[in-house]
Amino acid sequence: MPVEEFVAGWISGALGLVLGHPFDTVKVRLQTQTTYRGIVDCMVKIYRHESLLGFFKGMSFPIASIAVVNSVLFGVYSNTLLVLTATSHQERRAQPPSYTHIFLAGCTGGFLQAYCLAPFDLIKVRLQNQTEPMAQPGSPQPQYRGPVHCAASIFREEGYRGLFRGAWALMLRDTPTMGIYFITYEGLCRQYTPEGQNPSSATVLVAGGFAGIASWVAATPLDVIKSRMQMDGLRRRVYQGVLDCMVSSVRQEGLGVFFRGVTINSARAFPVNAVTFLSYEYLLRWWG
Ligand SMILES: C[N+](C)(C)CCCC[C@H](N)C(=O)O
Repeated sequence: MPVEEFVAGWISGALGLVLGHPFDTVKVRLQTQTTYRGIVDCMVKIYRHESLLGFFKGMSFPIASIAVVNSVLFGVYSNTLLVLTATSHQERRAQPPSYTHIFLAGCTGGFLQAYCLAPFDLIKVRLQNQTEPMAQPGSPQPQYRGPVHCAASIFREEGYRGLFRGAWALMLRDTPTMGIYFITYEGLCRQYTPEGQNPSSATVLVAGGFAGIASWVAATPLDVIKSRMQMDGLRRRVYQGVLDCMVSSVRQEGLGVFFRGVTINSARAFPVNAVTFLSYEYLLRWWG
């Protein structure tokens, strides 16, 4: 099994993640805190009170897990295409796979990476939702002291299955939308590249960026549900399952609830996925 795709997926995911983390911090704060008036207000306040470093809070754990998550996504995607079309990465420019095959390979990659992502994503969301100020003598301690403590507490209180809370919603979110991700990327690359040639860097950047936006717009409704399922059970269980969570969220907040954070998510998705695809393509060409 070609391993280059796994390694390229890992490195490119890490580069994209560092670039996108400031946007992620703004997204999470807007979704969970009511003190900010909007995106710009939030950015200005973080910069004033916490300096540039404030935008990079909580990045270490995602960095550690992206190695597994993104290498599974890109590795499974590419190797599924190899099984479906019997072409390797190098041969695919000359013999482009059909969009059906690209979609199926994307869905397979999305499904399997969601399984690896679930516990890391749960911990990230739980930590991001802690609004207590950083430890000051005498102030109340946050429930979780850090990623390891968070994982250990969930495991102690709810067992192995507790670490997979919200995993179903995550799988439902990522399986079809990773198909959309790769179809958009390939479609745009083909549109702007003469037959048989490699896409230019500008094409890869733009196609990657729009692939990120298209898949995140489609993923946002289930992203909201996923985050709610992950926060459920912290004190007592509110939702019986994914469907129940959807129904009661819409009943209480209207259909608009499905598009919470879509603007900042899209603003984040463009640079993150432009860089992810550019480095992925270049690493593979370089090793090719
Ligand atoms: C499928 N879904 C839309 C959820 C994600 C697609 C892009 C994944 C990328 N690592 C990022 O963080 O943007």
